[in-house]
Amino acid sequence: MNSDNRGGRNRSEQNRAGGGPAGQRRGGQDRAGQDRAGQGRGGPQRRGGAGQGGRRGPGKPVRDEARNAAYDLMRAVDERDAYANLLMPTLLRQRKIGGRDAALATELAYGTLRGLGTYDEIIAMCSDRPPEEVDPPLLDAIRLGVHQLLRTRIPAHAAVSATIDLVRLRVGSGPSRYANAVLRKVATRTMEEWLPIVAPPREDDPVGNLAVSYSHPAWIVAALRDALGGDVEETAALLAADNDRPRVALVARPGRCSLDELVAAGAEPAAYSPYGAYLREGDPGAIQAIGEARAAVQDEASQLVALALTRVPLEGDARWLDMCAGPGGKAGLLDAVATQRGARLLGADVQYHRARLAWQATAEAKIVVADGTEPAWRPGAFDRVMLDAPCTGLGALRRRPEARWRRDPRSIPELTALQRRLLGVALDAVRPGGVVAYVTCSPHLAETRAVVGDLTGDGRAEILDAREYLPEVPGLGDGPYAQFWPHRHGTDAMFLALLRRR
Ligand SMILES: C[S@@+](CC[C@H](N)C(=O)[O-])C[C@H]1O[C@@H](n2cnc3c(N)ncnc32)[C@H](O)[C@@H]1O
Repeated sequence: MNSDNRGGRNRSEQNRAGGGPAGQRRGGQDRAGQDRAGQGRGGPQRRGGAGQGGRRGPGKPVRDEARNAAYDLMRAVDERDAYANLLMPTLLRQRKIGGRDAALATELAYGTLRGLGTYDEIIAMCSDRPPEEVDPPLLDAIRLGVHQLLRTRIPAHAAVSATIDLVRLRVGSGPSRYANAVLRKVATRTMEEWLPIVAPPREDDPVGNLAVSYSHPAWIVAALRDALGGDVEETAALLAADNDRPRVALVARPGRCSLDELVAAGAEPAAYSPYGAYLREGDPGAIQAIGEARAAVQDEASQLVALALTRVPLEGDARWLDMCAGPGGKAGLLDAVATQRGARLLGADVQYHRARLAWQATAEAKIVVADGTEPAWRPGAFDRVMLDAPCTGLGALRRRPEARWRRDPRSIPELTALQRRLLGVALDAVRPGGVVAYVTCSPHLAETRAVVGDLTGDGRAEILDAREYLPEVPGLGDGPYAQFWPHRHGTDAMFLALLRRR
């Protein structure tokens, strides 16, 4: 791809397998036990009023646009693997839903998708059949109701009656009786009262407890806990951070946009990245510098791992490679820094449309569609190589509300094999004395330390202390790697290893 048209390039494209909610283990509670009758242990029944509000008369159900949109989004996620954060804006625009209704629809859909692991455990306690035996359209409507009851300030009677109307309109009046019965039982307790009932005690089963309490698949909880050195309380803080919507992080590409320009557009300077800023509100696409690809939306850790690669001192520094460049977040920043230094970036991605996005994100770089495992370049041709490897993405779960239920632990052997092959090629691509950054947006030990350990065991490369190149960032771990965390840094959980070729 050449650099014609680059400035004004069109930038508009910007199974619950593996222990998903239906498959998660509950903590030794008897589903058929006393809770079904609404007599379980727990505190006062502060939500008792919902029972009254939940009984709908025979009148016509009311169509609520926000709840219908939230419901349709959940069905699209379930039925056709839609990405919630991509589909929601389209859905709202098509239906001309704006303002508070749009905010409500988004909160209900995203909150329910995130929380449904916990909600299914509660539904199981309040139903005569397990969630996996409930018709998925009905189950999604009930989950939306549970979210409103237990995680929003919507009055219980309104949450129940709106859900029953939704079920009557979208599923049928027969199922609405079942939904009503379940929701009335759910409404008898607050979330704080439900959790000790549905989650196993943390002392007996820390992973099971955290999985239910923070609505994550158990295998992900175990992997994150291992990456945090077994610290259960810190794992809880991480899972809580995963349940928060991330702030919108921006990067001002150096030499093309100043931080002041982003601040003038309403952003606040970031804590660590010298080029980073956070947008508290508003549409980042409306910022002129972003429309012109001089700035971009980019996680702060993603900026910092790219900057760390540029900070390692080198003698002779002209040729840089980004082996997995699409959609171009890191390539956009590397290209800007390379241009300032008189170096030249080559970006590659195996997928055409992602290579095209990298091309749109850069101004001077050459971008090619190429499979990194079959290199289109000579060995030893580069001074700096970025390998931002394909991975499970366990460090970016907060970005997509449904992502945690889509990840599959069975993908790990295949991914780690690819990561090893790509890292081998990266080490071949860099000249002796040159440096490789191995990056994943996953902290999973099999994708991070294990891969680097295997590829450096033969002494081919020296592992640098990556933290030394990020002196402004505390809490990156014991080294020699740098590990970012959402709960510590407010960023994705990015992993960085810096390797100098011997
Ligand atoms: C984690 S993403 C890279 C993100 C990118 N560096 C950024 O900052 O925007 C991984 C990329 O690797 C690409 N990829 C996967 N297998 C590849 C291969 N064998 N060769 C080159 N690229 C590959 C994917 O298409 C994907 O775009």
